[in-house]
Parts: sequence; structure tokens; C-alpha cells
Amino acid sequence: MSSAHPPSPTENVATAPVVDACASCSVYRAANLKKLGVAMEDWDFVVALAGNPNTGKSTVFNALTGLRQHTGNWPGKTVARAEGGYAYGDHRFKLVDLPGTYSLLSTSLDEQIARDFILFGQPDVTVIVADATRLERNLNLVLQILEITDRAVVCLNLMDEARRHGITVDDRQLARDLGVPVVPASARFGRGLPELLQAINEVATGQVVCRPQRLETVPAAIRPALTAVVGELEAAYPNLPNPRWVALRLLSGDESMVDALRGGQLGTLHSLATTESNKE
Ligand SMILES: Nc1nc2c(ncn2[C@@H]2O[C@H](COP(=O)(O)OP(=O)(O)OP(=O)(O)O)[C@@H](O)[C@H]2O)c(=O)[nH]1
Ligand SMILES: [Mg+2]
Repeated sequence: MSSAHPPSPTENVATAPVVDACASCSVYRAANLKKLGVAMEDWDFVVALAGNPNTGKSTVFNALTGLRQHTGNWPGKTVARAEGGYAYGDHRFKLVDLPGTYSLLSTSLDEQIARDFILFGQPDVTVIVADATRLERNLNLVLQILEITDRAVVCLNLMDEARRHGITVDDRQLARDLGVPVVPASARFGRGLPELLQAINEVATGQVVCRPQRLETVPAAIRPALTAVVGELEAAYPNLPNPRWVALRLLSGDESMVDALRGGQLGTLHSLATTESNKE
């Protein structure tokens, strides 16, 4: 994938100045952020960071946790999920940095890691980090994720690059259209992160209730089959958070979803320890 944002000579430590800048910013201090690194024994909420490759997920992760996940100007850097924590206000949040994915329907291993966590990890909030310079392409994944969770926040990142290219985005209209909060940000420079923390907190605590836009794409001909499969899934996996979505994948012949079911991953994935924090 070509990238609109130029590579930085200090790619792997690109977040360090961000952290310092944030720490001295009055808005940030007022936000009462405490970076907890990997020191996460208990938490109130789990927050997933999802999005297309190279949109700044790990940059957001590093800024909020104080950790040093690998960042750089090419897609596919994050290959396993990484966990870290922060405290905000009265709550402790476990933040899970996921590999980038263009779709939830894909088959590569790192994309499956992202898909499985969003689907079965039952995050309290899913933050979808979208590239403001490629909004149209990024909205594909946003809409797919909104099909399976109604607790999401869109972080409209790379706003500085969008501005540089003369791209303006009506974030308020986008939030109305999507039915979830949209927070413009330039994560590399710490901009928008206080607002992001607040939006995550509001969705996690239920102060803000999302009403995501859903597309009714199921043709009438397969609705009876869908109802039947959903019924069987609900009986076999009572804790499955989104049986309709899983049923649609099964009806589409998604082999990796069949494997996930056969392997008994449903319900157990939440506790799988695949943490890979502080990866350089
Ligand atoms: N100009 C600009 N660059 C940014 C911003 N946020 C992140 N970047 C840069 O974008 C590149 C990608 O950032 P990452 O945080 O590695 O992206 P990612 O989404 O984790 O990427 P994958 O793990 O490969 O999916 C890095 O060079 C960052 O420094 C931003 O707001 N503005
Ligand atoms: Mg990453």
C-alpha cells in the first residue's frame, strides 16, 4: 500500500516526543491520564484498537500506555496482539493493539487475530482508527465492525496529513451518519487524544449510547437459513455476542469461521494469553 504520510527518520521512536508533548499539555493533565504500561492486574474495561494497516493504531497505543510498540510507515508491523493499560478518571482500561486489517472477511493470520478479538474477545469498546486521507477505503472496515458491535468510537487519525492534502472531513456529520462518536486526531502529535480518552470513557461507562448504522444486506432468499443457523449457534454457544454475523460468515462458506467453531475458540479466546507487549 502506498502511503500519503512521509516516512520519519525516527520511525521506531516516533511516539516518544508525542508522549513528552502530551505529558506537558494542560488538557492532557486535566484528562487525568495515568499510563500503566504492562502493569495490568485488573481492569474495568477492555478497549480494542482496530483499523486498516498503517493508520496509527500502535501510535495511539504507545501514547496512552507509555509502551513502545513497533511503529513505522509501512503496513503490517503489528502481527500479534499487544496489551497495555492506562487509568483515566476512576477507571482502569486494558488497551489491546491489534494487527491492521482491511476487512473482517479476510484469511491471513494477522487479520484473523484482529477479527477474532473483535468478534470473540468481547471488548467493551472498539476504537476504529481510520486514515482521514483515505476515508472512503477505511469506511469499509468501519461499517463491518459496526455490524458486530454497537460500542465503538472512530478515531479519525492523520488529520494533519488530510489538512496538508486539502482534505476536509465533516466529523460531526460522519458521527451522525455512523451513529458512533468520531474523534479527529493527529496521534503522532498527541492531538485529539484527550478527546479520544473521553469518548472511550463515555461509551465504556454507558454515558454515551451508540446507535450504529447497519446495512440490511441479507437477501430474502437466505433469511430462513439465517434464522435457523442463528438458532443453532445460540443453543450451542449461549455467550456468543454476535451470532447473526457468525451465521452469515458460515453461510458464506468462511472456512476460518468453521475452524474457529470446531477448535472451540468461541468463548475461550478472551482468556488466551497471546500478549506481546513492548515489542521493538
Ligand atoms: N502525519 C502523521 N503520521 C502519523 C500519525 N499517526 C501515526 N502516524 C505515523 O503513521 C505511521 C504508522 O503508524 P503506526 O502506529 O505504526 O500504524 P499501525 O496502524 O499500528 O500500523 P500496522 O500495525 O502496520 O497496522 C507511523 O510512521 C506513524 O508515525 C498522525 O496523526 N499524523
Ligand atoms: Mg501497529
